[in-house]
Amino acid sequence: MIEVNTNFIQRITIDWNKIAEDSYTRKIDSLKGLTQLDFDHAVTFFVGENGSGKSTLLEAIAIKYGFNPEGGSRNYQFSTYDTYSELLDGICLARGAIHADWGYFLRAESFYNVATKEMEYADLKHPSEKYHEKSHGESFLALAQKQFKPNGLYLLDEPESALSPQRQLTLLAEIRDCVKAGSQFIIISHSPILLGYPRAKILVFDDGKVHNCTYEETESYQITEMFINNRNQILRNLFE
Ligand SMILES: Nc1ncnc2c1ncn2[C@@H]1O[C@H](COP(=O)(O)OP(=O)(O)OP(=O)(O)O)[C@@H](O)[C@H]1O
Repeated sequence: MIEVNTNFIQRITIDWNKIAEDSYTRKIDSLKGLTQLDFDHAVTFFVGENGSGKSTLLEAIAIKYGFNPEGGSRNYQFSTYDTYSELLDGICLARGAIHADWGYFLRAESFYNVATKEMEYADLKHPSEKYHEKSHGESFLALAQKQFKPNGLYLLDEPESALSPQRQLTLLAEIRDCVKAGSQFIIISHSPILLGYPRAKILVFDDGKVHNCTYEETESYQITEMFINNRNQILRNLFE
């Protein structure tokens, strides 16, 4: 059976001729040969070593789609740091026929600023969730539970960073409910729990290219499994 792609973002293309010769993005091994990526699953993960270019690409996709560079919904427009994505000049999004009803760009690194803005944007009709009065993990999950809605586009950069393993499982269930209601997710993650989402596409930004892999082939899975099964030996080798 051929499944119809109902994603809001179905493909990205990058025209490197439009990107400055001295752009740092040209030095990122995984990205410099990248001209096209297809988003044909409801959930796509970006995985790979630190500094391999995942956030650079996700940020460019987010800004091109109309999100604020530091995160939030498309209604958030603020800047605490002059961020400019150098990929933006060359990136093109192929959108689906149906537009997303809602969306959210969640970045672990600038969540504090978004939580501050959320208080400023609050009014009588939209009271603040007061994320600053919750713990980091509580506020992250509360935000997901409030912002994940049907037919939405969600771009998440390391959502696991504040979450306990138990709450990561809860997040998996939230993602599942939202996907069943027509939403699309693109998620950067190092979490062997989140990466276990069934039937997700996993794109690895290692070995000088962006390529597919299975859950069991991810480093997050392999290193976690190896560590749990051989903890004493690994620690001995590490410390000696
Ligand atoms: N504004 C910038 N100017 C120059 N270099 C940058 C800039 N932003 C990122 N880089 C570099 O680009 C490379 C990719 O960074 P990026 O943040 O995309 O990596 P990542 O895969 O998301 O890493 P992590 O898993 O640590 O979050 C890194 O080497 C980084 O130092």
